Amino acid sequence: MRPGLAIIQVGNNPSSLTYVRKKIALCEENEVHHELHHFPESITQQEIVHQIRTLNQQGSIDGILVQLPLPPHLSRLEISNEIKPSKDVDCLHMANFQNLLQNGEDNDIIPCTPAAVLHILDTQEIDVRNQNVTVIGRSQLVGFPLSVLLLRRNAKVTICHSETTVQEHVQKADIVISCAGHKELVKGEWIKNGAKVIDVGITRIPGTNKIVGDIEFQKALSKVSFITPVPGGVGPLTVSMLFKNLYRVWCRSNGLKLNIDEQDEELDYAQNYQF
Ligand SMILES: Nc1nc(=O)c2c([nH]1)NC[C@@H]1CN(c3ccc(C(=O)N[C@@H](CCC(=O)O)C(=O)O)cc3)C=[N+]21
Repeated sequence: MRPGLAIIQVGNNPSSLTYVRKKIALCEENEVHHELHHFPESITQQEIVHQIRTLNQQGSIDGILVQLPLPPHLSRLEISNEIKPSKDVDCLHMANFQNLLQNGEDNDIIPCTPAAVLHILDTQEIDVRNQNVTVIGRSQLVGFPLSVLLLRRNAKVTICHSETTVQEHVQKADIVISCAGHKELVKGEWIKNGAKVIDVGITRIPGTNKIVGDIEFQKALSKVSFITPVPGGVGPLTVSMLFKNLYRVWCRSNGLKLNIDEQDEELDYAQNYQF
């Protein structure tokens, strides 16, 4: 049976509309069974929970993804914990998140964006061991788990957030990973010569369909030895990682042994990024 992905989307956040469209396009390209459950902003907590419980029971669905952010009247925590852990392709469920903290990269599922960043570090042969790595942002889906994974790779991790001054921590960083979603928060002149920079942030410019990252890209170019662009950097790779996770949970639910080579081939399909 084909892998099946269910996406739950609430409201019409313009970014979510774009991301969901991309995920569905990739499902179609790769012949992945998919269902989009798109609800109006007014949906109640109970209705979402009911939908998740139905999907938890549904044999044709291997992975369930709740597109974030959710409107403020819904409890993300409670909703996340309704997802059957074996179908949780984003590592949102408390039990999966706890396992991630315990097992690091040996965990079954690594959330998609941190997995994309680790993939970039690996393919670019960037060794974080004993390096000053400054992570900007501490979200549950990105900054926080990523920082833990880097720590387990023996990086010296500094986590910046809304209550931190960023400049001094960027200045000392060998590697900067910015996941804030604040347009050009990191000034090119702050970056150490030869540093490596991964830009995870995405900000939409109102009234256009343009997006920009957290880093002053043009100014950073003369300083860095490596930088990922926005668009065309971490974003598309995040979607590839979703499919990697879906493939994993599908193998597990069908009692198949995971074939990593095959998995990497699957991933090649989806890789439309270029640095
Ligand atoms: N439960 C959940 N899981 C997620 O994985 C998740 C989420 N919620 N909420 C939002 C973030 C963000 N995210 C992206 C997906 C694709 C691009 C992507 O394809 N970006 C393109 C262009 C996109 C555009 O044109 O807007 C690029 O950067 O080049 C970016 C970001 C997944 N997220």
